[in-house]
Amino acid sequence: ITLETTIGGRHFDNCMMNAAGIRCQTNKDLDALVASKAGAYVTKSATPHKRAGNPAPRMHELHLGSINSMGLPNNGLDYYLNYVVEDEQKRPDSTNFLSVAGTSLEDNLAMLHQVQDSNFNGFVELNLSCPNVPGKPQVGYDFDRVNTVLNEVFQFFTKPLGVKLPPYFDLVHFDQIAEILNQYPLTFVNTINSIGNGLVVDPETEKVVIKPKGGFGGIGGISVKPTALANVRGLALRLKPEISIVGTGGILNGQDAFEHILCGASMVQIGTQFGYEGTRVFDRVSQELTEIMAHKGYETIDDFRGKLKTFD
Ligand SMILES: O=C(O)c1[nH]c(=O)[nH]c(=O)c1I
Repeated sequence: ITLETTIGGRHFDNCMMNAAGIRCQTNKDLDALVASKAGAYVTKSATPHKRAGNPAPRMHELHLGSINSMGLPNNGLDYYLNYVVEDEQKRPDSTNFLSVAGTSLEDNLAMLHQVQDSNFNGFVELNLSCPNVPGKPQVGYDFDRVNTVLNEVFQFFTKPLGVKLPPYFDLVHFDQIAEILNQYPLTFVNTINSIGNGLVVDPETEKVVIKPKGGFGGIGGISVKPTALANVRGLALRLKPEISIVGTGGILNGQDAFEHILCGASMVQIGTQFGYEGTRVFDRVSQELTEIMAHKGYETIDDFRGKLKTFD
């Protein structure tokens, strides 16, 4: 039994990795991911220059998930680009993901020009769904904007690129975003980012639990799995086969990973639970998924990927 997978012609020994933002902000974080059982890593979403992010407390752990309004804290594009280029020199056959999240079209284009002109040979994950930059709407909820951004990007960008999308909650929105995405040579689509602008309160203190934006923040973890599965399935059914699906959201164990793959994911990303458990989450979830596959008689994830049954 193997958990290997292929995206955009690149082979990965394991179909699971971290989600951007969680334990991937420093060289030390990334080295731990390299040493782990994860099939790849993605770096914290980068802006052109280092950013401090929102005031703390800006992340809160719940037993049913997490809420965060980090505000895009990161060490700047150069830091992550240097890391991935150096890592590729050490491990030439590895493919990893560099996440970029400019707070403007100009910033995104400038960063992608820099990546295009660099020696980076991995995947770029263009984050169109950060919900926590005060005053900045999520690009992913403005379909015309998504079209404009991708049209500008693909005028010059020739390396493998995917987009990180927010969750959609209306089948017409699945139709609309898929119609746009299918017009571009995307390598993958990563769905979902956190469910934006949720609110968690503490009934004891009668107070919100994070400081930024009056307590509003992105929700992750177990409570987002049904939304994540719907977006994986909704897009898998609508996107052209050349675009692979990366499934993110609510993955705590092997069963959750199995469900994401059954809905159409070729790679799964673990965020909240990776934050709680550290890199041994990849050993545990790999073991659990392997046991499920053995029980069902599956040898590879292709044996069941996207084969969710319906009643009709
Ligand atoms: O607040 C963040 O840094 C953040 N938080 C999220 O939940 N998703 C994102 O894409 C980002 I860039």
